[in-house]
Amino acid sequence: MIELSINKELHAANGHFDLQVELRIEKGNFVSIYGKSGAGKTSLLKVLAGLMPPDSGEINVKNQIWFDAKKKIHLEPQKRNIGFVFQDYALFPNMTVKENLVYASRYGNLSMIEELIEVSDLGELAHRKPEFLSGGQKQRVAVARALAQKPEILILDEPLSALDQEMRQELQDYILLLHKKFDLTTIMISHDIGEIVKMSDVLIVLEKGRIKEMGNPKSLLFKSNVSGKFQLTGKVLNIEKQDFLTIFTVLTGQEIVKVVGEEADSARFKIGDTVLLAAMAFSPLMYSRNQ
Ligand SMILES: Nc1ncnc2c1ncn2[C@@H]1O[C@H](COP(=O)(O)OP(=O)(O)OP(=O)(O)O)[C@@H](O)[C@H]1O
Repeated sequence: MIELSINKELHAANGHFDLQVELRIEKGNFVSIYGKSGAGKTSLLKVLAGLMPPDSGEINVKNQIWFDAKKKIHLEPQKRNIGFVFQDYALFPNMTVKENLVYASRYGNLSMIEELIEVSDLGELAHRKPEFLSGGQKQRVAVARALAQKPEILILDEPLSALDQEMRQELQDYILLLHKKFDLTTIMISHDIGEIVKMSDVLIVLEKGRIKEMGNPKSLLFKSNVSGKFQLTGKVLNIEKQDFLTIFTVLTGQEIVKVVGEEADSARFKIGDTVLLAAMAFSPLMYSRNQ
């Protein structure tokens, strides 16, 4: 269990504001953090990881004090048992995949490295250097590397945002697999509502440094007004003009949907574009697959 109650003054371009957060995260939960750019999401992860000391407050993890401003306790990041993955991979370019993992484990835990290589399906890539990997493969290595020291907490700062939709889905499944297999408590920043609903047990909505909402992702996203809309990302596969309408065929995840637009919309999009489908209300019809 993570218990955090902190205050940290942040310096934004247009003035100062406080990151003022109080939260409890149960062991084993998958938590997503959602919020506008500059809301303080990365800062919150850095505070938990020990990379940004708060001005006041306390952080307790499994009844161990990680931070206590009054008692002047600040556990070093290396002692916090956290694995990190950031958006920009940050693999060591001069080392192979396996060497990256071994180095991260501080030359210990070699059986864990073998297990990670197997679970992550990195066997064939183990002796390649990062420059010979695709974006998705690099990010798989980055997640495996974060786990090389057997952390109990995994922190992911928008790990999938640079990937295309198909790779993104694959990596989501991979992260979920590792989350369960290694009994992790995972905290991930994401801007993708579909991803949040698919992956998380708990959603935290951060606004100007404060928790606006925290709870079940589906209830928060679909009953309240987090984004004001239901949103899906997809890729345009086909554009067809019919009378005064344009019919777009869009791939969203594994599904193909048809979207009706106006005649003029045909000029605004082209095949291959990544698009956001949004609706002010979400009330789908549901059918059994057997009917
Ligand atoms: N060490 C620091 N001390 C004070 N302020 C900081 C520090 N690091 C970042 N900030 C400021 O804190 C604010 C929040 O930044 P943060 O990166 O946490 O936001 P974010 O919600 O993760 O945004 P994004 O989605 O764009 O990554 C920014 O205005 C930033 O300039």
